[in-house]
Amino acid sequence: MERENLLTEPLLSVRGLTKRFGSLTANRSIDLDVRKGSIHAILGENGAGKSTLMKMLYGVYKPDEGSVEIDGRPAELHPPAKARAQGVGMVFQDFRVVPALTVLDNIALAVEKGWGLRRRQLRRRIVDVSAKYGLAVDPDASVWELDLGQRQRLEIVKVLLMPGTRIIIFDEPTSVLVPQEVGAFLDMLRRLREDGYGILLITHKINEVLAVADEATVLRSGEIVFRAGQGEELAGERLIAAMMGDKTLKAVSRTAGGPDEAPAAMAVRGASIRGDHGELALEAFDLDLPAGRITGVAGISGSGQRELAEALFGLRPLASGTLEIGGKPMKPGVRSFIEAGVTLVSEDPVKESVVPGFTILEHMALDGYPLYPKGLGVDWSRLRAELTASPEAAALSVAAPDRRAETLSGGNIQRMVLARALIRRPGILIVSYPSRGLDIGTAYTVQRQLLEAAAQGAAVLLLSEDLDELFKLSDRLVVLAGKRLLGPYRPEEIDQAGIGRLMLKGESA
Ligand SMILES: Nc1ncnc2c1ncn2[C@@H]1O[C@H](COP(=O)(O)OP(=O)(O)OP(=O)(O)O)[C@@H](O)[C@H]1O
Repeated sequence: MERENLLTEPLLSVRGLTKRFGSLTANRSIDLDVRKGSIHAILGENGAGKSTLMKMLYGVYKPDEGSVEIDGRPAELHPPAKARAQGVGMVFQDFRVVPALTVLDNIALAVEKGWGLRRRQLRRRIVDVSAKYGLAVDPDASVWELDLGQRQRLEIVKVLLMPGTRIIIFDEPTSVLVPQEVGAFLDMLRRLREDGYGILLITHKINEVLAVADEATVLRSGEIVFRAGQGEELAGERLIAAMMGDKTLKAVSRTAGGPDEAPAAMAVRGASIRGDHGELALEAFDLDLPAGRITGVAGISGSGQRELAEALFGLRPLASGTLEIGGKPMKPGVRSFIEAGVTLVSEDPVKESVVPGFTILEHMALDGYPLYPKGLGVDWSRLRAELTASPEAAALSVAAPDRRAETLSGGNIQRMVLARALIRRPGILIVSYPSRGLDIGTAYTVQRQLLEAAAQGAAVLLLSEDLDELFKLSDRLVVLAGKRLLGPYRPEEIDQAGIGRLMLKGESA
């Protein structure tokens, strides 16, 4: 069939979908079509309502109002088993897999019931689907061994092997991929489109939308504010403007950093760090974190970033070597590191930092060590006053102090955790992947705040997968590769390609 014809045929049509959480209307009267053989991008700032909409389409939430049609016939999608039975699949950000089992077993668990396939047949189908869409996964690998990209490919294969899948929802799929994997992922989406699948793609990355989407819908505060693709041309600036409403995107750039004459707030010498299974993650490296400077850390994910961040926060002992803060040797133990002025933003705030049932205010106090200890407890009124008056919390639009954190959107949790770190005015700030999951406007705000923290004297260690971000913010860059820490390099002296070569080879360029 011609693509033009395919584009006119809605597989899934929703009209007037509304979802409320108490007094908050997370989605108001949403109309949306997903056509056969097309990619429909959903954009919007953090908390705009994208995940809520997708969860209604996948049957997790039951809409309060509105109707759904599949192939022109009324459909009920709640609960997810019904959505799946009608051909809707979803690839979540947090993968729904059993780590102890193999790829084959995970897929068997999900699809066997529908097909009663024997393992040999199932294995063949996995191999076929993997080859067809470029989704390399080893059926016999245990899931715990897989990196995030491989887990995502497993999820996609699983969704494709569910009987009857025709509509696939991807929730910020590229946020777990390293830059080198993104191109292959977008090619895979194009192949799915050629085969007639209807794709819904949530993303914060405008360039991905421009690269693959046929249509785009922008949500703001739970309502559709802009549509492009059908008639209206897809243009990046127009999409950003629709997302941001009356706010404007201000460019971020550092004023070229001076030489490293600043004293090292933290100095690491001859250090080795072990990974979770006792293997060496990083070998015999030196690292200085000068006060008032941002030290960027580049590297393919899984090159020791998490182990490095944890060791510099006292969470993980050094296997050898020394670590000094302000000239004073440190022993492992988070408490003494926090007292010495170190703060960590971990790489997965949603998983690692949110305690169900706790409010934002309580999370502010829960940072390993209370911000304002009072006797054995916490000085809540001081903390509340501080949070309400905090310019960092205001700039990041952190939600109200009494809001329970688990009801926040993913990006809003990231904002809360970043604000908490910045409010402490740490002398040494270790921040992992700060822009992950943030909308463009907020990502820029966070970047500006990191520059501001450095301008006020903080020694910042910035771990990021985004080379643009690293080059934009860092005064000096180090690279993790082959268990080694290379550098520092000045961003003026090396370009992105040079850093990329170091990341891949672990050898001097
Ligand atoms: N279970 C819930 N209970 C209460 N409020 C919720 C719940 N889930 C979402 N919300 C609220 O609904 C609004 C929309 O959230 P949603 O997760 O859909 O946003 P999003 O556009 O996906 O954001 P992000 O880009 O940060 O992931 C937010 O204000 C959020 O706090």
